[in-house]
Amino acid sequence: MLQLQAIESGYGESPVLRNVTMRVDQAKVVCLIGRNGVGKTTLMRTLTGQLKIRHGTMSLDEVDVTTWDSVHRARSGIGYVPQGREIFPMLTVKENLLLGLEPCNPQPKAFPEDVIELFPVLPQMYHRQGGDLSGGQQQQLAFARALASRPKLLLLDEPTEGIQPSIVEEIRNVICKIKAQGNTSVILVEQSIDFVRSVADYIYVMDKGSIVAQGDPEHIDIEQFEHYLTV
Ligand SMILES: Nc1ncnc2c1ncn2[C@@H]1O[C@H](COP(=O)(O)OP(=O)(O)OP(=O)(O)O)[C@@H](O)[C@H]1O
Repeated sequence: MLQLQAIESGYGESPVLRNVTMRVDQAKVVCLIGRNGVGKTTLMRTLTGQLKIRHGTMSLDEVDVTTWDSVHRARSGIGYVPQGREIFPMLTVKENLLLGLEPCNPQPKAFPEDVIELFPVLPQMYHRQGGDLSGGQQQQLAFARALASRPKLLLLDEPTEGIQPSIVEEIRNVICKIKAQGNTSVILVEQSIDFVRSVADYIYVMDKGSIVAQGDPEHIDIEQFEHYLTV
């Protein structure tokens, strides 16, 4: 459903991503791993349209979206949970959630029940300010907000970073449920090899802005992959 062909992008003059070619199939979970600073978040920002694709092509469901801006990418079905979550701290949980409906056309009047059921902790907190939630609760809020528009492709940038184990487990369960529903593909940036192994259908390893290894979790040499995660 997603095809990237020889992508280059970056900030200012200097390219960060070089010759990135990737594929994500329908309803699959693809994990992107690599040590800090290799370009994983830059790839997420390039997929959302926040950064321009300087060379190469990107297609979503066979449609060439290479030159589309972030608004059109979101409307075309790309959802994003950024690293750091980007919850609006002064808005309530409910207001934060409703912002997730922005890409929908027409706009639904209420937040989708089936999405909120995936995160039972949130309805109890509807009237609290986003900034008052714990890191784990904010992560669940950001996740639910991104699912509100029913994305075809969901980008998760290190959703388990700094999160307590019980909430990591909930996040894992939600990813598995999304996968089982069969409507949404996921690109997951993740540092924990154990987490990756438990959810991934396919793994890409990034180093210095390029894809340096790839494979499905059953057949890869995990030690070789771990080598790319050690500093
Ligand atoms: N806003 C920016 N302006 C200029 N350079 C940036 C910017 N954001 C990131 N970079 C640089 O781009 C390179 C890739 O950074 P990126 O955040 O994509 O890596 P990452 O693999 O996601 O790392 P991490 O796991 O630490 O988030 C780094 O050299 C970083 O310093």
